[in-house]
Amino acid sequence: MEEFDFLVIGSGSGLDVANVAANQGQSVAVVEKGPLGGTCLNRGCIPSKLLLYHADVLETVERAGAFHIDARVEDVGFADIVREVNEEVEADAESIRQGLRSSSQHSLFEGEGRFVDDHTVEVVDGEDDGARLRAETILIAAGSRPAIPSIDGIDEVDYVTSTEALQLETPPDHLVIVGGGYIAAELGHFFGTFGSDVTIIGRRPNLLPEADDEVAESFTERYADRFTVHTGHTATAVSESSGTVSVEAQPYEYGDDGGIVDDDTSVTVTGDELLIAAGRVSNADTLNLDATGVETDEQGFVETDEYLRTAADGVWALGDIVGEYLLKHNANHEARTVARNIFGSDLEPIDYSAMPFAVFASPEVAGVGASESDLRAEGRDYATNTYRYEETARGDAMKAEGFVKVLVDLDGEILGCHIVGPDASTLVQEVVVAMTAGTGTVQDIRESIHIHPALPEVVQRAFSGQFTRGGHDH
Ligand SMILES: Cc1cc2nc3c(=O)[nH]c(=O)nc-3n(C[C@H](O)[C@H](O)[C@H](O)COP(=O)(O)OP(=O)(O)OC[C@H]3O[C@@H](n4cnc5c(N)ncnc54)[C@H](O)[C@@H]3O)c2cc1C
Repeated sequence: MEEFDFLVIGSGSGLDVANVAANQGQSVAVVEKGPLGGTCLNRGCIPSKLLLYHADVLETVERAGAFHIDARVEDVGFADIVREVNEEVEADAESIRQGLRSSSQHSLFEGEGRFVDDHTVEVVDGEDDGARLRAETILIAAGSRPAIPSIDGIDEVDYVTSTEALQLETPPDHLVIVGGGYIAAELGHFFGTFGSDVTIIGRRPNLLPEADDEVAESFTERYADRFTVHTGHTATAVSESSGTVSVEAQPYEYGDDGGIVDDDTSVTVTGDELLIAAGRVSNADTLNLDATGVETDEQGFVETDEYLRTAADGVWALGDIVGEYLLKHNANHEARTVARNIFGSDLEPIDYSAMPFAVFASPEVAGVGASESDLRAEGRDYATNTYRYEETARGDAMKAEGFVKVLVDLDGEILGCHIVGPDASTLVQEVVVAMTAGTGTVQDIRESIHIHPALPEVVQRAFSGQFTRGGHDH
């Protein structure tokens, strides 16, 4: 048995807390069963956004004609793009591994960590198989993995999840995607830009369930101009014969009383590659939590209090495995809170009030705070205003399409902001800052000087115009 002050299971954002422990002079054990750096680095944000930027470049060339510039794409080195991205990611993971192996403060244990009791973890199935580790403070940061829905025939067909999709060396001729969230939308955009026919099947009325309805609807309409979109459908059966995969999808009514609708609008889609991107499940089931006092909810996510303590004394949790927001910036935010709470003098509750998200597809989407349907469901009084990119000088220069939608309460407090259009992920950031560090009211944005004629003017104008109570149609 080896004794440590601090032990973390999972080397994604959990590593940030491990580094704080090490800086405080604690002995630190890191248990990791996969490549170092977690999902974001190895099979999530980083490779996906590196790949997607190539799609942005290609799209820019293809749009050049709209600016009277005759540009043609002569050749695309798709395999080179994928190889370069994956090599970069592998090198980064290996550099983290070497850093931990050579650190005097950290001890890296490679293999799957499983609890023996609240403060003991054994390592199995890896280089350090058989190690038994004990620590007073343990952090569970073991993340999530792709969910595989129970579709008839799914075990008999070849399919990829986002993990393998990021490594495909040629774009499929016809990619069929089951799932309508941001990972599905981004990967569809990536392969579609490089020439794949894309069909996407999503249960909800629109793609991007995380977005405000109006934004999601606009995104879905524009996505449908490029690809085949079957929203309001659920995949019920898959089969494969001689390299062709076939997906049957039934109409689906989303909501509490929802389910498969028995009418004649079912569809059958065939393609040469099937991507399952239908959400993520917690990795808590790999940890033998039954041996501990740690509790999970009915979906398998680890339960914590507002300080991110689990029900077992001295055991903390963060990131995807907690299931609050399955986003890297959330895991990083939770890591800062956990580090303060473990190593600081006072306990600080986690603050999720201004959690942004972004979808790096075309068009780009981003948002923060409540959506209009959230506010309606809460029965809250609110006012809304929208401003279009095309109505600003920079948006006009860019021949941009899209809008910024703002939701405020009747005293002008910012409740939400939702954007569809170029650079949405950058534009939303000033609203996050206003909600977090400013007064959190429309004045923060309206009265800050915005560079003219730069794109953030579209945000400022959305906050400056005449607000309409309770919403209106566009
Ligand atoms: C395709 C894709 C694109 C994404 N894009 C974005 C994006 O653009 N922006 C964004 O904010 N988020 C994005 N995400 C989400 C983001 O990757 C995750 O929210 C983030 O990585 C979660 O961090 P974490 O530290 O909680 O878990 P992880 O990074 O998943 O780390 C958990 C680690 O624990 C290890 N592990 C699991 N079980 C055990 C065990 N029993 N023993 C030992 N080790 C174990 C895993 O191998 C993993 O390395 C994306 C995800 C995917 C899949």
